[in-house]
Amino acid sequence: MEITQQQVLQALSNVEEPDLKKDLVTLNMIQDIVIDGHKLSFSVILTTPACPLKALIENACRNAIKHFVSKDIEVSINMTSRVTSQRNTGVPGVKNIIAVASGKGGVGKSTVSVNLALALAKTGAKVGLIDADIYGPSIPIMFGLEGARPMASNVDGKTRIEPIEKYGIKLLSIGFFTDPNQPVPWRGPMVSTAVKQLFNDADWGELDYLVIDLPPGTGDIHITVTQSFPITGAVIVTTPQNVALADAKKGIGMFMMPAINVPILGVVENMSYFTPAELPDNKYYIFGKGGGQKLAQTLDVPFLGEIPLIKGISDSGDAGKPIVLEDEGGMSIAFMEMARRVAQQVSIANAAPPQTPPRQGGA
Ligand SMILES: Nc1ncnc2c1ncn2[C@@H]1O[C@H](COP(=O)(O)OP(=O)(O)OP(=O)(O)O)[C@@H](O)[C@H]1O
Repeated sequence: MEITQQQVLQALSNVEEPDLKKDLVTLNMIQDIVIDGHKLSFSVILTTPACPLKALIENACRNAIKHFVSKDIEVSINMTSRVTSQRNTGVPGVKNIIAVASGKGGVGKSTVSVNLALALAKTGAKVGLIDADIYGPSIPIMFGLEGARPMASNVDGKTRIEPIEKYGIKLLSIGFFTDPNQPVPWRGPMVSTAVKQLFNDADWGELDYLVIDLPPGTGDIHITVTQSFPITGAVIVTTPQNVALADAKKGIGMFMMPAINVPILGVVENMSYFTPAELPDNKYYIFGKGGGQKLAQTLDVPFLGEIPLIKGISDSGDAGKPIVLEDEGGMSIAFMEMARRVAQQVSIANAAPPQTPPRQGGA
């Protein structure tokens, strides 16, 4: 008996996207159905190439076809993606802005930002990175780009800064425009103008995710960025010590304030445990255990993962080649998993009804 497109869609309407809590057909995620005798092929359009549930969804589709259509059908599924976006980010071509923040300095916010951006790119997403840490821009060092100066180009009669491309992502740092040996006495309005220029005056092209490394704490730059650009969500980085957790709580509180109202994508606990290179399976919780997870639970926000304290993470950042560029295994696993969870939370935030009318971007 010849199978029909209708039967296939009917079968797949029994498969729920676990995060978005709706079936794949309602979500318009099934496309390109081709039926050729006993062969069936179709595409599943996920909301991110970094989807941690890719294998699970593919399996559920196969089972649904076998169960509801026929056991004997040969099924070929093309798992692909189109990153979703809910708001107009105010930056042309940019679908989602992810802010990375911390309550305290030195907890590894830049390390997390850089490895998050590179991990998302590794899954196939188009990614940009802005280093808005005006007081200690570290991204030029972490990418081996000290002394680099972005070029200017002319786009539609306007002068644009060309982000520097390295390791498959586009990046701009406030550090590209300052002399590292000259302390710059930034005043509030200067800071705001400089940071806005990194968004507005750059030719970012098409991006799925633009990751922003914010300065530690809560200050002018946070206000400027959150008021000027509708942020998809914020990732809060902490370490396990009580002092860091208390400051992370304040950081989360700032994003949740009604006037700011940026969704919290979750908490990342960095330096969670020490693992010596010669004993890779041993974990020593030297700063305490489970604090980040508890904080996430208390504030009812997702926990995005634990990143170990490993000398290689620090060495690779200093050497200008972040750890996530290493092989799939070993030390980059924790960052890859964290990035998948962040992408998952972005997709969930994009599927939720908007909390506030989109703010005007940019000017
Ligand atoms: N998981 C880790 N394992 C080992 N070293 C780490 C880890 N995370 C960060 N570091 C190191 O700790 C130092 C501070 O990290 P980083 O610059 O990312 O912190 P930060 O929170 O952005 O700091 P700041 O607030 O000063 O901008 C760096 O030398 C970095 O290499």
